[in-house]
Amino acid sequence: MFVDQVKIYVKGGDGGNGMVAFRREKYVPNGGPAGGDGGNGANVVFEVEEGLRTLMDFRYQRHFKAPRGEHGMSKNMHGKNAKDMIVKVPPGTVVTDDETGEVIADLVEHGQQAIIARGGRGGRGNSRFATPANPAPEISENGEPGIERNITLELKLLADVGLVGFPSVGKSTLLSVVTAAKPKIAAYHFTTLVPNLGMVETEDGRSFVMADLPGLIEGAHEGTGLGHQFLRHIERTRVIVHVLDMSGMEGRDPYEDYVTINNELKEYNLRLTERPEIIVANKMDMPEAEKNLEEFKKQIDKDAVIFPVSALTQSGLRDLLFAIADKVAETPEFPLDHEEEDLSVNRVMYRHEKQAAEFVISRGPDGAFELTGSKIEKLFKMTDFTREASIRRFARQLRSMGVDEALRERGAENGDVVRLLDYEFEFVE
Ligand SMILES: Nc1nc2c(ncn2[C@@H]2O[C@H](COP(=O)(O)OP(=O)(O)OP(=O)(O)O)[C@@H](O)[C@H]2O)c(=O)[nH]1
Repeated sequence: MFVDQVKIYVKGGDGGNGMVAFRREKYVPNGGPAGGDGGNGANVVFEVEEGLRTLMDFRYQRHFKAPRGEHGMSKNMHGKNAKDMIVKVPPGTVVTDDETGEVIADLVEHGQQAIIARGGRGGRGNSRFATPANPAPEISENGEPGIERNITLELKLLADVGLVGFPSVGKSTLLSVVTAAKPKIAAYHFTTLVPNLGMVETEDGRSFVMADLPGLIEGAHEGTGLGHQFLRHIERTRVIVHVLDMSGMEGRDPYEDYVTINNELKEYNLRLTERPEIIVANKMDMPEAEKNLEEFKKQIDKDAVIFPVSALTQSGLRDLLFAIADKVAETPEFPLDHEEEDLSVNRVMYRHEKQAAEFVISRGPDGAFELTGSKIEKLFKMTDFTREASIRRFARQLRSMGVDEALRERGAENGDVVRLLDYEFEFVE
């Protein structure tokens, strides 16, 4: 199977920070707490867009950071939640977490969505920390950080466009020049893996997959030597591009060639002849080509769409590609014979975010105790270190998680340095 693959980075938006504020009303000297909560950060959401055929767009943008929630405000006004960031992906995109190797989503049908990186919730304002014992708390939380992850997108490529034609008419040459879109960013795992399949990108940014279907003429309909995968390519093909050699070299007649190949297609599978067809009159740079093309036009159906080109000098290709892209866009998919079977495995999977250790203690090169772990780091990021009360709350949280206990067991003593992200504090027994 030919696979288009790209690695990207996604990050959900951080929650907005909660606010510390108090009511200020006339004649009320000590108004109660009035700091609003922060809004939730946006999720990064992938959505299937059936018009997309490849992962080509991800070559240009590989970082997706969703916006953060609005901060809480005074007078108990909550910050607004940020709107989800919607990223369009082609049908058939499988998303894997690089760290765990786990499949996060398998996106198939148009409009289907999956949350790929959750936004953080908004931090609570001080109103929410009021208790009878502490009616005017100076505590608020910062927003929860959004989930960030490095992921791989994979798309199994099936050809939208199939090139047919006699040997030596220039199919491979044509394919190689139109798929010349060499990756502009080296890290993009561009997969023109096999010489007879490639992605084509038109100047106006549309893309489709084009395959040379060489085996067709050599008794393909008898099923000799063609793998199942290859047959799928043919059947999926939405547009047939019929390449003809207009040079008339080797005594061949373009019209005869055309009829022969069409008969082959019919014999292989009648459904193939239902596909829209574009005729490419190739090798127009050759001396006899113009004359042969005129002859050919007299013989063929008047409605036939013919594009005179030269794969060699690369003339006429731009218009040809636009025409193919239009046809691909306007032609519905042809269901595969074994579609049902394939669909049964194609469902979206939502997995729980992994439950990592709450905290881990290690020793730095200078002997300091270092705390790491997703839960403890999240608590840290949600603490407003400009306020004593918030810092004390953080210390209480660490104690209740058992961090103090664990540090003591690891031999921490009064005055030892404990480090957490970019923050250092002294251990106090
Ligand atoms: N003059 C001229 N020669 C061309 C053109 N396109 C292809 N050729 C030549 O025609 C020959 C056959 O081209 P290929 O691209 O290998 O043809 P093919 O249809 O892929 O042939 P198979 O691989 O046998 O199926 C090569 O020598 C090409 O250089 C063209 O536009 N003009």
